[in-house]
Amino acid sequence: MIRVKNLWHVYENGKEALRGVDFEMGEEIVALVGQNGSGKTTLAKHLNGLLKPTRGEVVIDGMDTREHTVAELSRVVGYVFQNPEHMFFEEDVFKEVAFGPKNLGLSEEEVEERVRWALKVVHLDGYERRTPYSLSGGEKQRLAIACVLAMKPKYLILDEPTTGLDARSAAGVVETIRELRRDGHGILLITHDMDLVLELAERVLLLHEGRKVFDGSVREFFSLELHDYGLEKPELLRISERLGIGFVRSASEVINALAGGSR
Ligand SMILES: Nc1ncnc2c1ncn2[C@@H]1O[C@H](COP(=O)(O)OP(=O)(O)OP(=O)(O)O)[C@@H](O)[C@H]1O
Repeated sequence: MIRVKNLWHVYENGKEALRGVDFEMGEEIVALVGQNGSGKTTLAKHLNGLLKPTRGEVVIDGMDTREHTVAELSRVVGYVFQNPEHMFFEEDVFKEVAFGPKNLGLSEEEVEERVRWALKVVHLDGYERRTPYSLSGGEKQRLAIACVLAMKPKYLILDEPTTGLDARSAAGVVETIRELRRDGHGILLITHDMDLVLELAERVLLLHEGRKVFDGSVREFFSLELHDYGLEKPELLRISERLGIGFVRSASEVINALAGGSR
């Protein structure tokens, strides 16, 4: 479990980016949402120890982040940053994914096994000898996930994993996230994309000015006055409300509801 208790984070300039946040998550997909500057990145950086609490505590599977290094915590919580191309520095995809496991001191066979496995999970097997820079946006995003996965972390933080991707690439990333969830990972999805929240999340955590203002189901979340938090309801929900069929999570549910209604 990830347990965050009364977490405060005050930056050196005095900015109170987090103000008493309580939050827990396990093996589930939690969307972390809120307008720009609400504290999402600050909270996420606490989960693998990149930041340490000013006040309160963060405990990851029993490890207090103040007592563990980023390297130790990264084995449990993997962080896939936004714009992953800035992360790549090796000459080919294989070496890029091998970098983390090698640093764990694993044998060559085990490193190779992890690289092959991670590339397969994100459907990049066959890309081993390509240079990371030659990949498309969606492939780069999946490569970034593979690099983190190869460390076999229990939890993954994904920062805007589908932003800037075309529909097909985004669908590939969404499918990868679903597979990871089925394999027992907990996933924290930082996003401004309300369609993605509707499609993929199991729970939503909403931050506003450094405070948690909502933590609950996707359905309840979308019944909030989202404009107050600089967010918008997905088009699909607006359409379904107009049609009087209530809460749906996909276009096919709309079709099913309409087909059922006309019988
Ligand atoms: N290193 C820093 N020093 C001072 N203030 C910071 C620092 N990093 C972030 N902040 C401030 O802390 C607040 C929260 O920032 P944070 O990046 O966590 O928000 P966010 O919700 O991730 O925003 P976005 O959606 O724009 O990525 C903002 O007001 C930001 O300006």
